[in-house]
Amino acid sequence: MSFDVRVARVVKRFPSGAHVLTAIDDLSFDVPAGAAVAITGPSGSGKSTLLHLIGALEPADAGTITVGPLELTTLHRRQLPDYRRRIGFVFQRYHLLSALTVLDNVVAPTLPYRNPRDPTNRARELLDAVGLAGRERALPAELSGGEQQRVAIARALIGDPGLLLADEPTGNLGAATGAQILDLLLQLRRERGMTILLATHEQHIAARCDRLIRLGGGRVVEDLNLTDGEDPALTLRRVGGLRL
Ligand SMILES: Nc1ncnc2c1ncn2[C@@H]1O[C@H](COP(=O)(O)OP(=O)(O)OP(=O)(O)O)[C@@H](O)[C@H]1O
Repeated sequence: MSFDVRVARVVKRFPSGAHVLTAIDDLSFDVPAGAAVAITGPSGSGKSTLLHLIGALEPADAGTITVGPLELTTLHRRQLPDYRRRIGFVFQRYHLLSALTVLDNVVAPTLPYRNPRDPTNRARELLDAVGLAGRERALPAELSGGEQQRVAIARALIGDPGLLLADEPTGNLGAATGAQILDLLLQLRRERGMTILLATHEQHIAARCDRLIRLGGGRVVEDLNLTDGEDPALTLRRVGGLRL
């Protein structure tokens, strides 16, 4: 199952010395279920903040965010962990637990909850799906950056999320490995039907998505559909002409 995402007139401010900084400024957009959307924009334009708000890691100051059937502002604080379990997160720095094996890292998000089924088999299936069958007992430090990000992706999928939020998931990887990671995410999206929102600085990554939303100063400054059936090289040129 995949979630649609509706962001309506959202504002997020942070205290900044004696001032207040508006990181997200009356932002609105809709994403249909199953889309893969690149969120781009210069440093400080609000990409990470937007993903944090949609992931309910922080509250918005105004506006509404609706993910699938849930409007986040109406959720009680006690309901937020349950919501976050239904969302997958992938970060630039993987954030794997270094003392745990690959398999245990993938299982870890399920540990606070009582599981009717043993999550280990599911974790093995996911490691197979991300191309890491046979590496279950390795420690993160024994893996390459791309392999560690594959573990992080398997971990993000253990709760069967309807939405995957990825913050610069290829930012620590070389271009070829980054492209492989994005292809993997898009393949998993096709197989599982989840929605993907992905913050990136990289044109070649953004160009592989269905749509590009460029932020500037916490607002949408460009919203491009990239799925009109054109040649991928042409899409890259089109996106490459933009300042991300
Ligand atoms: N917790 C915070 N406290 C104060 N200011 C913050 C906080 N988080 C973000 N900001 C500010 O909000 C603005 C948007 O930050 P954000 O991290 O969302 O940008 P970004 O587009 O993800 O940048 P980058 O590409 O560098 O990661 C920036 O000016 C940042 O300094």
